[in-house]
Amino acid sequence: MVAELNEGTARVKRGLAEMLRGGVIMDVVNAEQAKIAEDAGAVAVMALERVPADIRRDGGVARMSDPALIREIQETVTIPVMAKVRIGHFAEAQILEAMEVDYIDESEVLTPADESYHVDKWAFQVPFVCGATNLGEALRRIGEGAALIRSKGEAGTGNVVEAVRHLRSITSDLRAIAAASEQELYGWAKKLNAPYELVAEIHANGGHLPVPLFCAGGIATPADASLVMQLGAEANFVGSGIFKSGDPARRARAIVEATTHYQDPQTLIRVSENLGEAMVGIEMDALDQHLADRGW
Ligand SMILES: O=C(CO)[C@H](O)[C@H](O)COP(=O)(O)O
Repeated sequence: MVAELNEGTARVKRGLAEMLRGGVIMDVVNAEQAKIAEDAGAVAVMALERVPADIRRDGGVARMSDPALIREIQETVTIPVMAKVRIGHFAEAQILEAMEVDYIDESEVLTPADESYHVDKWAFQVPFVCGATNLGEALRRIGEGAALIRSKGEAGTGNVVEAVRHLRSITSDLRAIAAASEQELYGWAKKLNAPYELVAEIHANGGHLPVPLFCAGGIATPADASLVMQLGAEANFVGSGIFKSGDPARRARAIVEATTHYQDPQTLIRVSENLGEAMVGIEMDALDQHLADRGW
């Protein structure tokens, strides 16, 4: 009975994620930015107090946003509103569910609250998105009830290299599982430290993750958006790359168009022209802290 209920709820939650396919979800820190995102064609906004670049710069403990800020953003836009909780912080998630946010992001961008357990996402009606650096991590989150996976990348750097690494890792293992024999699936489950049933489901459905796979962390240009879509992402999360650039409204529109028409170089040329200053990025070697290492 519980399994049937979980299966029914999972279908509804994953359906919501599927509606965001092909789009851009933008981090916004106030109502004005939320409006810029909506006007630019974002499919959803992520309400948070500081974009990842500022969280990284300022340090300190990063927590769930002030409910008043989230409510103001909910009242400003008609597109879905997501908000973040700390890894394992189910009390923050209960607050966001009661506020009727459309999606909860259990995010490594915030300071983790629990070093052993992620949130039991089956306990919630609201769908969750979680980050992953590899397929094992993605399947562990799906096993806990996540309805959407985003590759983590390295948020707040304006550097797409980690997003590319994580996406390539996930998609190459998906392809290998599709090609594996049924016997080898047990070995894959062991290697990935992931539920066998999910590995078998990937094999049975030709190498697709059981939930949509989006990309996050470090996307700063229209070409970055196209690159990760061509590598298998089905939608993009973008924060710092837009609101730490010289002309956020224009760059937001360009990244939306680039995500939609990611295979059309003519569109990519047009939207990349005269975009103003891009966010100043950070090399991975210069980082004190890798946010993607949070979670397991
Ligand atoms: O969903 C997210 C993480 O929880 C962020 O939206 C995403 O990582 C943004 O990263 P960046 O600021 O580098 O664009």
